[in-house]
Amino acid sequence: MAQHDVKKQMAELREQIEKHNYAYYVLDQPSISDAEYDELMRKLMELEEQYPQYKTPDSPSQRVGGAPLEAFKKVTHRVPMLSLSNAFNEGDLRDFDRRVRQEVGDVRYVCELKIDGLAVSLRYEDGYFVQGATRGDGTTGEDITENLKTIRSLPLRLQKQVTVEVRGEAYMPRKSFEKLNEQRKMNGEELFANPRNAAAGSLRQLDPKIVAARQLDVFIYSVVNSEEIGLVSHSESLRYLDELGFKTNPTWQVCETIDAVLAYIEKWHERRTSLPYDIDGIVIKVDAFAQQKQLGATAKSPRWAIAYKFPAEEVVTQLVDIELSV
Ligand SMILES: CC(C)(CNC(=O)c1ccc(Oc2ccccc2)cc1)c1ccc2c(N)nc(N)nc2n1
Repeated sequence: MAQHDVKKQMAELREQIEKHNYAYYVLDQPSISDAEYDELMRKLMELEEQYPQYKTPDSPSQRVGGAPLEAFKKVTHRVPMLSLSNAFNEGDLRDFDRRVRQEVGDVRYVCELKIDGLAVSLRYEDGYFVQGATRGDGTTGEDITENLKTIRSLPLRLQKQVTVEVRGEAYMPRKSFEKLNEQRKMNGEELFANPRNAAAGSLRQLDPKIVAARQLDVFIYSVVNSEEIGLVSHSESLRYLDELGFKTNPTWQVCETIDAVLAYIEKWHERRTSLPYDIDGIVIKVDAFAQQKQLGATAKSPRWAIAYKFPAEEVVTQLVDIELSV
């Protein structure tokens, strides 16, 4: 087959595979059978073997490429990864709302689930995934690019050729956590206490092949250089993330009043056990970037956002679980 046609055929295979990846891992709507998917992957990898000059960094074959690392490189975040201050009850939330309104007047909030995973920062250049890092101390994190590439819902190439830095939460779905602990129990290995620890432990693995087997996932929740891109609000940046092909959490909601925020919290506190992943609270953010700027940030956390933490589960139920499981 002529060289030109091979290059074209490989580009088409990459396109098709990533389209099916998106449908399966981002939209949760499989578009072909596993057998057909595997056949496309086999064909692409065969052609990449024969014509390595046509292999590209965004090829799905590169997701589990890397050899085990000796150690993780350090990464300095150009924009610090801040943490959220906490609210534990309705009074804390009303105090937050009162302070915000005193400073910026009428305000709209965006409420989001607080996924119980670990914060990651992802950099893309001209639409290509170039680097991923942990939060670390907020200024310096660890380069876990190779490990993040194994997360199927993380796009290796965006739908637009933009240079963007995004933040999100890597996590382990509860089903994957239960399966992993069953395997570890069979192998007489120490069990992970919860999905958050399992996700953190998995992303700290130096061998990407082990990470790939852990079935991690990620929700993206903010664009760091949003104003540079011309976005004016947090809700607009969430829609922009969807357009780029990221997996965002679809439960976010604009709330015009703190009572609407409290209703959202009540709703998701009740529904949390029906979610396929753990959440440890709700994040409330001022929507308009102009108002976020007015409120600013302390060295540690933004003054325009707060995390409402769900009360810890009654210990009694957990003890019963442990007694039953031994
Ligand atoms: C709001 C922010 C703290 C991210 N934002 C930032 O990290 C951040 C960082 C510098 C910013 O601006 C600065 C730029 C330069 C210097 C100082 C601040 C603004 C936001 C955050 C943290 C954790 C979250 C979580 N677990 N779940 C959801 N759903 N959202 C979350 N959002």
